[in-house]
Order: sequence, then C-alpha cells, then structure tokens
Amino acid sequence: MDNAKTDANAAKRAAGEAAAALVESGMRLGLGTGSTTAYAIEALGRRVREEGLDIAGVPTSFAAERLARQHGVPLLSLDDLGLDTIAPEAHALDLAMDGADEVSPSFDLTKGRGAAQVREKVVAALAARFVVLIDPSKDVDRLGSRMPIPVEVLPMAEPAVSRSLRGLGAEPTLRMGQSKDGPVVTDQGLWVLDAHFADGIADPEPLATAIDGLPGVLGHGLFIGMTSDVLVGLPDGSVEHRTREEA
Ligand SMILES: O=C(CO)[C@H](O)[C@H](O)COP(=O)(O)O
Repeated sequence: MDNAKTDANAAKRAAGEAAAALVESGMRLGLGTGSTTAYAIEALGRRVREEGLDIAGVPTSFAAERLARQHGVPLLSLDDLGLDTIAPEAHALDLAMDGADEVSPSFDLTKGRGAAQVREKVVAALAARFVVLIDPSKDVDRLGSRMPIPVEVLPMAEPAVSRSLRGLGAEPTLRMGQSKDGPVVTDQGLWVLDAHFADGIADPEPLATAIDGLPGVLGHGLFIGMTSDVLVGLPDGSVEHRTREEA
C-alpha cells in the first residue's frame, strides 16, 4: 500500500476509534456508512464483546447493517424506536456517527460517495448528537469543491431533474456502477445524479432547499446545520475534536 493510503487509513482508524470511545452503555446509536465509520463499528463490536457495552444501533445502509452484524453490534430499526411515543422535538437516538466527503468551516457537509445519503440523513436527524468522522483530506473551504453533490432520483425523473440541476448551476452526471453495467442502484432502488459545481457552492442552504423541492428527488447529500461534533483523525493516531460551539 502506498504511504498516502496508509496515512489515510491510520487517520480514519483514529477517528473511528475516538467515536466509539464517546459511546456509553444504554445508548441508542446511528451507525453510518463508509470506510471511516467501519472502524467505529469494529471498535464498538470489540467493546460489546470485551466490556459488555449495552448498545444498539440503527444502520444507515445495507453495508452498515452487514458490518454491524459481522462485528456483533446489536441492531435496531426505526420501528423498534417507538417513535409514536417520543415527542417530535425529542431525540430518539443519543448519538449518530458517520463519515463525510466534505466538511465546511461552519460544519456543513457533503455526503453520499457511498450513495447512502438519504438514510444517513434520516438517522442523523433523529440523534441528539451527530458526530462526523473524517481524515484531514475532507476539510474544505467551500462545499462542492472536492466532491459533487449526490442527488437520489426516481429513474423516470432523471432527465427532468438533470435539467433542473443545470438550471441551478450544476453539471449533473448519472453515477454508473463499477462492478455492474448501467447506473448505480441505491438501497431504495433509485439512481444517483452527481451534481458538479465548477467553483464549489457559495451558499449551500438555499441550494439544499431548492434540490429538495424538485419533483422526483428523494434526497441529496448536502447536510446543513446537522453536525454537532467533528472528529478529525490524523495519521499519527491523534484526533482533533471540534464541537459546534467552536465553528
Ligand atoms: O456519505 C457516505 C456514504 O454515503 C460516507 O460516509 C462518506 O462517503 C465518507 O466515506 P469514507 O469514510 O469511506 O471516506
């Protein structure tokens, strides 16, 4: 493995393990998707086995669900949370942890390289604390400068949504499978348009609202105002913990 990859993996592991260390017995968690959160799920499984940590987590994708099962992390579905007995303004989960593709100075995010952004947003929105785990390559001044914004669409609506995204200043491309011919199909059976912004996004909040309003869009990867903590893992194994108050 080349040095850059080894460094990135060490940084991701540090962030993942720091996230697992924030967890206390009795907590209900959101379990994110991606290579950084995978280290957190692995560490949580170890704590369940070795310390008898009593937790359960809602997975944000088939991938997260499989990983949690593999590492012995007990799982919950939204049905198990008893949401009908919890006030709408109260939090059903104590802490959700997840990776990100971009983090802005004001803690807004781009997510969805793994095409799990919609379930990830549903789960993060239920949590009292949303902890984002990154390596330093994810820090950006402007969202959209490092990664396109994933937009999950109904297949029949793709041409209409593409046209609307062009109207919002993006160049959309349909995400194609790597080990499959044709488009990537999400856990919901839908497609993903990657909306590229040549100069990044000057003002993400109105853009997020505009994309949410397009007919045929299930959701997108801009996460505005949701993050409470960012854990930045570094290649030497240390972790910088940023909290929203500092942002
Ligand atoms: O949003 C995501 C999946 O939909 C991931 O959390 C994001 O892509 C970060 O992944 P990684 O930790 O592998 O860099």
